[in-house]
Amino acid sequence: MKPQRVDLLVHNIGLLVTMRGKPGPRRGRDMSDVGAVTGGSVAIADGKIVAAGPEADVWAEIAGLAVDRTLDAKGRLVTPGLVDPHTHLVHGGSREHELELKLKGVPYLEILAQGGGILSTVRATRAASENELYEKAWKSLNIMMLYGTTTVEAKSGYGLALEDELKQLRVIKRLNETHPVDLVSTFMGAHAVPPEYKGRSGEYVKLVIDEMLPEVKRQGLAEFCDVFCEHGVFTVDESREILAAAKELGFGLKLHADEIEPLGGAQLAAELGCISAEHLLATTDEGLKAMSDASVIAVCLPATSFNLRAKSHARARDMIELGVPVALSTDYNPGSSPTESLQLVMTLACLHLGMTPEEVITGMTMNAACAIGRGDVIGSLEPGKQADLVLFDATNLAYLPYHFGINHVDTVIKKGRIVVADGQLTV
Ligand SMILES: N=CN[C@@H](CCC(=O)O)C(=O)O
Ligand SMILES: [Zn+2]
Repeated sequence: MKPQRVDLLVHNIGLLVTMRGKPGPRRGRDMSDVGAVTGGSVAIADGKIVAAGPEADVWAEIAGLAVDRTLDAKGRLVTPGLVDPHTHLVHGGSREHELELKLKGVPYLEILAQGGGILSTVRATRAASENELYEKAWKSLNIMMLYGTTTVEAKSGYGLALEDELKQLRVIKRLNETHPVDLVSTFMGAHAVPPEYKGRSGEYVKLVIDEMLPEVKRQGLAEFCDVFCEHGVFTVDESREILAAAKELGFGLKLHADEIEPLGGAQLAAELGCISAEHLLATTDEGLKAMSDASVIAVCLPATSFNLRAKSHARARDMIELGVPVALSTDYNPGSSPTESLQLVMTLACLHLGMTPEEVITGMTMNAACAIGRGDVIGSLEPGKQADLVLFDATNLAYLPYHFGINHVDTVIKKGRIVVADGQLTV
């Protein structure tokens, strides 16, 4: 139904990246088609897009409607709000004390095996109160929003005991209810084997399946279930068991797959019909083909491979060539990727993954939205979609990854409301 008035008209946009096109994740050459319009406008009413496109077309579309407020974009670049589809947002503490070990060359999985890494954050998260976790994550969400992110997926997985997992998930729910950024919640009780189950991973898997998953479902605290399938963490068989149980309960599925060892996580994600598989640094050609055939979205995390000083990075070019839809994310967490900035990820995706600026923006908007089941609501600027958009102090897409390490955001609009103006929070 056509609205009676326009709440906000953003005009004088230098380059408008609409991402309009076929619904669903973009693959292959389609990842380069960002629906760019020079000299555009966006009309917004009731938090949704009324029209987005060339200025004259938008004016024609809203002819006769009263316009409450206008915003002069002053020739800036406008894109859909950025979507971060893989984060470990809610956690206690930080891990800068592990930097020295890392510099000495101690591998990530070795630090974990010694009781550090993820397990160090488990101790800090268990010790933190719900309010402490909420306040810490709130600050990170503010940073994300200042950097142009308007929707974030957030995982549990630093509790590794029913009550502590529920505590993290309740924080995610409360943040979603109170912060302007939208959150999508994932249960990741199988992120590591907790110390009290050391050497008894089978029993812990049973606990996840018999107690945690049903209770998380009963309380409606998560939409997706994720597992860290990795050498020394959860095997392919254990991951299959957990995800099959989650599927049975109606969770959407995700998998941390082939991050360090090529265990066959990508094939498992394809077999189970996961919406996405994450990391994929070590995935084989067979794994990528299986993902392509099963339309599993690859969520690449170049800030993680950068920060872990990985010798190689996810093969985004091969993925695109093989028709795997690629999304990009910060993987924000206190260990392998302590950054909230998707703009840093833009630079790393270009330089380390060989993606073009157009593929990168597709990976952080439409494909990222699809990776968290929100492709019909966000990810593009098309009539009827949520009015989440970012005005960058830039005139073209390539400028963002090119001029790296700083924040280019001028304005962020979330559900039609200006939440960042002149690079500052307004809420
Ligand atoms: N690799 C597994 N899990 C996280 C890291 C968690 C951590 O180190 O605290 C990741 O996706 O990178
Ligand atoms: Zn992760």
